[in-house]
Amino acid sequence: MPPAETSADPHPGSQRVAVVIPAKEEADLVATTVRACRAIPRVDLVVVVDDGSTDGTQDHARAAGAVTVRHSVSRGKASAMETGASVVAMRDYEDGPARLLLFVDADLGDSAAACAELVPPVVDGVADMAIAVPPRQAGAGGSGRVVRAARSAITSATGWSPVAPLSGQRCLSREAYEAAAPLAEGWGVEVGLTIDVLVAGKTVIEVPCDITHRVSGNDTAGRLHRASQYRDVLRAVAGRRLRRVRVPSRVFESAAREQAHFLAYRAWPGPDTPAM
Ligand SMILES: O=c1ccn([C@@H]2O[C@H](COP(=O)(O)OP(=O)(O)O[C@H]3O[C@H](CO)[C@@H](O)[C@H](O)[C@H]3O)[C@@H](O)[C@H]2O)c(=O)[nH]1
Ligand SMILES: O=C(O)[C@H](O)COP(=O)(O)O
Repeated sequence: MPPAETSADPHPGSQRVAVVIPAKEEADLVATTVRACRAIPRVDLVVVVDDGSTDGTQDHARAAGAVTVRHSVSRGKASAMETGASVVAMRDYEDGPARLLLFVDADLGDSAAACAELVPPVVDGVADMAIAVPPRQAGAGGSGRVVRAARSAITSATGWSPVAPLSGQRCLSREAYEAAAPLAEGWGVEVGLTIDVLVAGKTVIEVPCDITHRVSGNDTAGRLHRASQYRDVLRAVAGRRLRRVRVPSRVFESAAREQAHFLAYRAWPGPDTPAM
């Protein structure tokens, strides 16, 4: 584990951002991704969590200037995100605001620079969590089944109908992150995060970002990958249904009616607000 940061904030009052990159077998792209993230305004810390890779991902990330930690065996994307968020908390300044968390996948390469667009909405208080909507990716082999299942689960629990419900590139405040911790497991993490943050009364927004990432095709590996995504999304949703983690539909009715793509969405003021 890297040593804790000194507690004195050298630039008091400025909101800083930590990038967290979960990475499994990403030796080819992780260094480029790290360099692109380091150039994002307000970023002063990039943490790569090597999730049990065997290809030297951690070494490439460290050589590119990231703080790195490693799971000795893979624990899945959500667990890598949690590890990264803990490392950031240990390095936040005692006398300053907690850093915003910017989660970025390791396979974005240079295009990770476009995730800079996710920071201003959170810094300016427009949203507690900003989510990237990528352009259509060439070669993607899915039929939209996982995306539709994820979207409809979010809509049913919160009224919101996101364009890119599985998108992993997200900037959020520490408070919004805590509202969703512990995160839903594996590939259910994005759906769980979106539902939990909205149920906590927070605001989300989608932002178009010109990013590219490796897509899974229509071969066996791609189909198996999508089957795992589907399974994890259903698990995240089932867990929340069991615990009744949702916004009552009569309460989100008007927010849902007035929503529009790329505008901020808040389902309700939160469960502790009187008269809810
Ligand atoms: O066990 C794992 C598997 C993946 N990763 C990392 O997680 C990120 C996303 O994985 P990837 O294989 O690129 O997934 P995609 O199929 O491209 O995932 C899409 O859908 C996922 C949800 O199902 C989101 O998390 C992604 O952001 C979104 O790009 C990458 O940095 C991986 O290295 C891990 O850390 N551990
Ligand atoms: O990562 C993704 O976006 C999914 O693999 C998409 O799968 P789908 O096309 O079946 O929704």
